[in-house]
Amino acid sequence: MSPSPSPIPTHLTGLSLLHNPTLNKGSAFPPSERTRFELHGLLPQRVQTLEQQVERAYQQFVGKESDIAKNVFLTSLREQDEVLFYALVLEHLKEMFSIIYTPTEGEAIENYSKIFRRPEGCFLNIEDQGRIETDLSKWASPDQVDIIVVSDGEQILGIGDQGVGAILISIAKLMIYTLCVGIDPSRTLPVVLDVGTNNKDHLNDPLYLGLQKPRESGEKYDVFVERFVKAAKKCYPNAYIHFEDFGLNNAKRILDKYSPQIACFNDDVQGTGCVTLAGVMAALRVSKVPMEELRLVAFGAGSAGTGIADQIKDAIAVESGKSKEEAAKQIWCVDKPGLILKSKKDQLTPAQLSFAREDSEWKDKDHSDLLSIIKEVKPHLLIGTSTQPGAFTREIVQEMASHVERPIIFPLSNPTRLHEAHPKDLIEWTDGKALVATGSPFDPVEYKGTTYSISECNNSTTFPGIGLGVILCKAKRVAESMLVAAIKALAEQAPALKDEDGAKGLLPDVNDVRAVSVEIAAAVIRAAQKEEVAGIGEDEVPGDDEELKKWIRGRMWQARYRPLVKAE
Ligand SMILES: NC(=O)C1=CN([C@@H]2O[C@H](COP(=O)(O)OP(=O)(O)OC[C@H]3O[C@@H](n4cnc5c(N)ncnc54)[C@H](O)[C@@H]3O)[C@@H](O)[C@H]2O)C=CC1
Ligand SMILES: CC(=O)C(=O)O
Ligand SMILES: [Mg+2]
Repeated sequence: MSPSPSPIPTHLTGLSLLHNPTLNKGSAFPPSERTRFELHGLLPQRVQTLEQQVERAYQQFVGKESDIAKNVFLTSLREQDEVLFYALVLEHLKEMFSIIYTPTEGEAIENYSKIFRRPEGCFLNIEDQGRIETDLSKWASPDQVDIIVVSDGEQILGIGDQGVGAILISIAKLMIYTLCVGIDPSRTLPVVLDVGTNNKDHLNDPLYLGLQKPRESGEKYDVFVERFVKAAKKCYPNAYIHFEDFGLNNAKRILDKYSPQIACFNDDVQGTGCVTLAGVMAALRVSKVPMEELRLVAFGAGSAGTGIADQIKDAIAVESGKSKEEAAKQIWCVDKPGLILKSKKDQLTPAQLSFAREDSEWKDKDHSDLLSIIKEVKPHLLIGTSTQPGAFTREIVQEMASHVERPIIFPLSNPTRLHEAHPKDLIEWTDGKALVATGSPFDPVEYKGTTYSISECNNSTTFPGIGLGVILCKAKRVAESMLVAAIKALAEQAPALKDEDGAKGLLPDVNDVRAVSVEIAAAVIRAAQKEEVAGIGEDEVPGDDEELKKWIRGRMWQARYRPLVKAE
């Protein structure tokens, strides 16, 4: 049995206690606490258990007619009673994941200013830079924040610039940290950097809640980000900073600037790269293609596409002993104007440039469209991070399948409506040969008597475990070797390892995410120790690997009510 939870001291009583989502227990306040905290008369008579509350909340949830109504219901539940919210979602994780995250959260973000009820999180705006430190410091005392998720809203999922609505992606990612690895929700801080928006709908909407002017860039933007990072480290020296959904011109640039200085992570670049490489490793085992021979076409060479290409390039280099430059030659990146070529270097980001091909290689060959490129390259692996629904047509997929035994195809764009191909089509067009994983959740596909599980290849499978490891060992920065360790730990958990055909899925199911994340966190801590970036001493962490996992599990927040005591 797990030990009894320690009590929480509080000064709050009566209505103020009921209105505090961290401490509120609603109908589950026991009689002794109803007396001690002056709650009689404010609650119906009957005392209920958390399980009964979960059952009632679930009935209310299923009664909502649309997914967005379910999302709004869950948000309001979280704002009333955090323990109940997390207990409910953990009980129905698979069903509710897509409601609190992609795709439904995308709809909530687009409509943020319309569905807004109360503010949540920290809003920093570029016109008020003098206030950053004061506004950030309001949230907690310096040792009480473990993690900050921050977004500037320029490239939210695949739905582009959402301005201030980005606060909801910061909140959603933090919820996933709590659900998947038990980060205490009261020790998290969601932040939006409001630098304006170029989204015309928001610029013209009288109800829009953010800075209603075109997005700032250039020096003023960089100074703002720098001030935010400095203030965050000053206010919360132990906080790990997770960057989310920054635009193509900023995501990698900001990561490269700050990752040598502080413990930070860009989810779209690194998280997506890690989970995709783990899925690819599983697919290669099934298809029996060695990593050193892999040919990849990455369609949509933005933050996620180049982040994935980078991870795969590094893996090819390690497996084959080639230099990274040589390994990059096995990757063809395609963006709006077609194949990325060196002659276009003035229009490329540094991340794209490292994959640009020599024009001479393609002198007499068509490189303007995906089909022609697939014909020429004959890739084993096709990845979509382009936000272009239906871009992987039957012709393209069958062309690919005509050259390789098991085409590996990952349409990763989110939310669901932007997927480059539907998994059912991919399986049918290739007569069951395609090995598929997707960015958003899809139902299994039935084809010729076989059920094909479609794994969700979403950074949510990796960032929580990586974050837990970083936080627990108080890492001073996130070294490349820590990410490699995370990828290996995840790849070890692939269902495909126990299934020659790959039909059971390439990545673990969301229901297994807590157990998988403990493995990832343990691997990250060991790598941080080796790299000498762990901020806690060797003697503070168990040396034995099984004991380490027990130690990690013991530090995960649980969704259960803790006794309340009067603060002195
Ligand atoms: N499954 C996962 O874990 C993740 C999925 N994503 C998804 O990947 C997509 C892209 O996200 P980011 O890389 O952050 O955005 P981004 O804006 O940095 O990249 C998108 C890229 O696609 C290119 N593109 C647009 N139209 C195209 C076309 N017709 N042909 C070829 N390329 C085209 C754009 O020019 C851009 O370079 C989004 O849908 C996002 O939700 C992103 C991060 C994680
Ligand atoms: C999953 C994620 O981070 C994205 O789609 O942007
Ligand atoms: Mg993202």
